[in-house]
Amino acid sequence: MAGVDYLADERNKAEFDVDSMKIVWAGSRHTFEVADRISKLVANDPAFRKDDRPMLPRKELFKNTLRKAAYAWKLITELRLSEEEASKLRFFVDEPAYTDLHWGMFVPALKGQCTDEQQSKWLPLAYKMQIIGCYAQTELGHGSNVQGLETTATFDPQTDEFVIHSPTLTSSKCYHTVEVLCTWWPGGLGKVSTHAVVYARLITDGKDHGVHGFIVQLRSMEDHKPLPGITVGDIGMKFGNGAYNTMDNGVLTLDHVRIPRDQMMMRVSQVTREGKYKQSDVPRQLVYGTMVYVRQKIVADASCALSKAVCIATRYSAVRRQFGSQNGGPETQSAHYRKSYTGLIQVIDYKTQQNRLFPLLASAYAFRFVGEWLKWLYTDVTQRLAVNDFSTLPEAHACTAGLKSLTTTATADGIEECRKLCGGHGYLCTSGLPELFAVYVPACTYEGDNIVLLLQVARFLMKTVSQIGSGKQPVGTIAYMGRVEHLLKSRCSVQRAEDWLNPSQVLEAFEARAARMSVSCAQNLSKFSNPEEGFAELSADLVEAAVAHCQLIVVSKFLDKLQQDIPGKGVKQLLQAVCGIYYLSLLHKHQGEFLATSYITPKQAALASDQLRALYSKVRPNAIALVDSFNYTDHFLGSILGCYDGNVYPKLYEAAKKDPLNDTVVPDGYHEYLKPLLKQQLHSAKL
Ligand SMILES: CCC/C=C/C(=O)SCCNC(=O)CCNC(=O)[C@H](O)C(C)(C)COP(=O)([O-])OP(=O)([O-])OC[C@H]1O[C@@H](n2cnc3c(N)ncnc32)[C@H](O)[C@@H]1OP(=O)([O-])[O-]
Ligand SMILES: Cc1cc2nc3c(=O)[nH]c(=O)nc-3n(C[C@H](O)[C@H](O)[C@H](O)COP(=O)(O)OP(=O)(O)OC[C@H]3O[C@@H](n4cnc5c(N)ncnc54)[C@H](O)[C@@H]3O)c2cc1C
Repeated sequence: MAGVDYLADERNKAEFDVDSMKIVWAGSRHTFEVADRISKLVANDPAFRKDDRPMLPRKELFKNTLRKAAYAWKLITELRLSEEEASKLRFFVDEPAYTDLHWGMFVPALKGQCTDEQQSKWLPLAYKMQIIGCYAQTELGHGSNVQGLETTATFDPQTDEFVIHSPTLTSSKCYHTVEVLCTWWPGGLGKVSTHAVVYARLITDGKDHGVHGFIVQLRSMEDHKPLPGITVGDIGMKFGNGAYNTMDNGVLTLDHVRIPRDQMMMRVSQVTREGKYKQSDVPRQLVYGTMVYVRQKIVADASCALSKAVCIATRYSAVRRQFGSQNGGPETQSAHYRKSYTGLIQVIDYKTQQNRLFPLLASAYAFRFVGEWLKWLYTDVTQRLAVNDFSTLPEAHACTAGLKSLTTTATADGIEECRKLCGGHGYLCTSGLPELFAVYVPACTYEGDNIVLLLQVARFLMKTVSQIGSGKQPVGTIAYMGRVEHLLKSRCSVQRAEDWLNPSQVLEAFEARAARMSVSCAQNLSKFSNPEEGFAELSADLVEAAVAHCQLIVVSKFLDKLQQDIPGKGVKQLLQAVCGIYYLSLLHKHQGEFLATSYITPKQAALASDQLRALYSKVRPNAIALVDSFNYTDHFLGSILGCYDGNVYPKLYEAAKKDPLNDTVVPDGYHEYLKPLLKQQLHSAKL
């Protein structure tokens, strides 16, 4: 039975059509309908309960994850769900599991790195989950430095096999006192996967050909025991209760494990029966193709995680009241704060709360749209690669690397800010925010450490700047470098706060800042006789230039989105305000760079802040409707503070009563540890 909606007043204030915004957020009516149906299917099935996760011991937690994944697979097959529906179902189950790596990395690696013949053997098995796979690249000593991996795959022409071997200390260039430098971290490896895509240095005839991918069977299909030569297990508890501990990140050593030659993934290069190494016409970097695919997906996922946190913090900020006059008594704060019927101020009406919350709300929308665009870019590059057009690969690499870094850093920081925006209650597990943070924060590290990835963007930028004037015209996201002379000279023409709503003015401001920062780095680099030394010395500045370039991409894709036909009453107007908050809050935060590069004046920076405050006021009455547009079920949000009806306090109280610590009034341990202590105090007090 539906109860009272404590946020109904807020919902009535909305100035736009929420149903239309839901479709804009989802990307299309079709995607919305699938997501809506599947999220409700999951939410209404008690088998997918997740509120007990922080309380479960690791073994129970993990077994529960196995149960859920098996049950999800049963539903997928019994209901004959399409690939799209199945992936939505896994998404809404919302529990990190080995299936993420199987579907998210193992299958894409098979698709991207295997020949057609290899795919026809392995993909059907993977699709039916008759084998379960993971992506085993990172080693104990090497994660970021993929070229430094030490596992070897040596071809044995006698038997037509590769011998896969984890290096021992004696053959290692690492100085640590471990016996073997094993594979370390892959999700799904520890306890579940039957197979892995293992990355190892290919050796033929004594020659090292660098890192390549190999399909290695890890466990017996009969009893799940590791095959001879394989030692495998879980790497242990990770940050946060529940959280990412549902995943079996693993350790693996391979002691001269033999695999048939045709289990080298041979799309990019091949080894013949005679042991001859052959490189295809495609660039070697395609060995890294799975990482490009996953980074692209991570950008889309960032908007999901951030929007969840923002939905919780926004709803709670409208429910929560602090200060103001109680029982109609004298006011304790100035009159411009909106008063509720109780006379208390909703914390969402504090400008400081808006200044922290609304840029995050805007970022969630911005990341959604840039994620959509990145998906298009990835599809485009994949189609080009299929016909041997490799021209856009460097840009695709720079965009996926840079946007992965930018969006995951902002999202991880944003989730933590949302926790603080919820005051003390944000610290409770029932707020959903601690777990969300703990699950999300490794995204800043996996699929490439965020700084390492920004340095890749910086390399791309420096290469672009060095080619200016060579006749090679920069295209795509870097096209603005083609107008660098103009961008270095031009000055911002803003005179009134509203001028900051002009898209071409805004775009030029972000382009000028990015171009000036890149050119300045390039000029400083040219002072070094050794470019690599210069790059290392200036890497902090280079990272800042890369961030400026990536922010420009996000801003420009949001502005592009607003050029499209967006149906629904008031939807486009609201999105314009949200977009304005996104770029003006960035401009405010990075004011120093805009001023130091002399594109804007301090007066124009102040006008930007005026406009930003005006946009906060525009968005405020629409804030709840803007987060309702994400269409998240209470199950998916997993937060009492963010529940749809805003009935927060009774739910908090009920949840506290159910905590296992409250099973008994007198706690376990009282008789052993409290009673004797209290007795002793009593005794000494009497003395
Ligand atoms: C659910 C969570 C699951 C998590 C899973 C994981 O974490 S899995 C584990 C995830 N692990 C990680 O993410 C590890 C992160 N580390 C890496 O990805 C690499 O080691 C690296 C990119 C940092 C360096 O690469 P490098 O050692 O080869 O050295 P280099 O810098 O000299 O580059 C040489 C050239 O290659 C180019 N190029 C590079 N990458 C790509 C690409 N993907 N595409 C296309 N091109 C690429 C680059 O631009 C340069 O081009 P240029 O200038 O010659 O025209
Ligand atoms: C939850 C989780 C899941 C994972 N899942 C998988 C998986 O499924 N499969 C897999 O193969 N791997 C996986 N990984 C491993 C992950 O990909 C690596 O941890 C990641 O690539 C970072 O590498 P690293 O650990 O070597 O960090 P390091 O490179 O050791 O980073 C340490 C510090 O050094 C800095 N640094 C490193 N190099 C440079 C440089 N050149 N310039 C400036 N600073 C630098 C970094 O910024 C960082 O601050 C996972 C990791 C985590 C945390």
